[in-house]
Amino acid sequence: MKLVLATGNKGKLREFRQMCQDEVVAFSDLLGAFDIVEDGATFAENALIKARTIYKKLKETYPSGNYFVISDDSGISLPVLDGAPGIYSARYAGEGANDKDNLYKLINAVKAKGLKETPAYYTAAIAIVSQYGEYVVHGWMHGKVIDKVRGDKGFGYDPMFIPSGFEKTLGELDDEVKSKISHRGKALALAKPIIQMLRRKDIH
Ligand SMILES: O=c1nc[nH]c2c1ncn2[C@H]1C[C@H](O)[C@@H](COP(=O)(O)OP(=O)(O)OP(=O)(O)O)O1
Ligand SMILES: [Mg+2]
Repeated sequence: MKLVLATGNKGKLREFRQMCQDEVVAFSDLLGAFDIVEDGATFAENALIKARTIYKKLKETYPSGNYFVISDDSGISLPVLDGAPGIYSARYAGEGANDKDNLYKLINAVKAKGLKETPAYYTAAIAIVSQYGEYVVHGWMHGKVIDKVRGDKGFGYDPMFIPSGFEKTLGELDDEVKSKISHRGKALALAKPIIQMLRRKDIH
């Protein structure tokens, strides 16, 4: 059974590949790249929208293929901004905004509050869609954001985010360290037994 990842985000793909023993295929390798409208009201809804869209397209394109689809919808929330950017993290600086645009918009929003740092947390919802059903799990990572960029590892808002218990930003920490503590790593730890269960069902 093929594990297909319903994401166009290279940083997520890199982290999933590092965290999964199984081979992970990017949906674009099977279907070509395209955008999915993420108009859900929650991380969970958006994760399901992405996984269902790719599952449906795969069924149409490869009717006899054996696969299940995993998606990730995630974002960063600042209590001082009433939870923004939250589910809008990818388009915080507008439709078509890139990681850098969003990062600097958030730095400016922190500065505009007269703050040098402020609590923040990441949320990830991982959805699994398969012939045996649909599942959603969540993970969180708490910490703080600072008013500047430090390091160039990770992706997205990582260069301004310092996880609780650390002095460095995720821009300065390796993927292996991030995966052990991250929202995505925690959600994937919950998804793994579901993936194993689906594989067992598939054999029997
Ligand atoms: O670990 C992370 N480290 C840094 N930034 C992160 C992380 N996790 C989510 N983020 C930010 C990036 C993006 O601004 C938004 C996710 O938006 P989200 O729609 O889930 O992903 P996306 O559009 O980049 O790829 P896709 O929807 O194809 O999976 O939150
Ligand atoms: Mg997206």
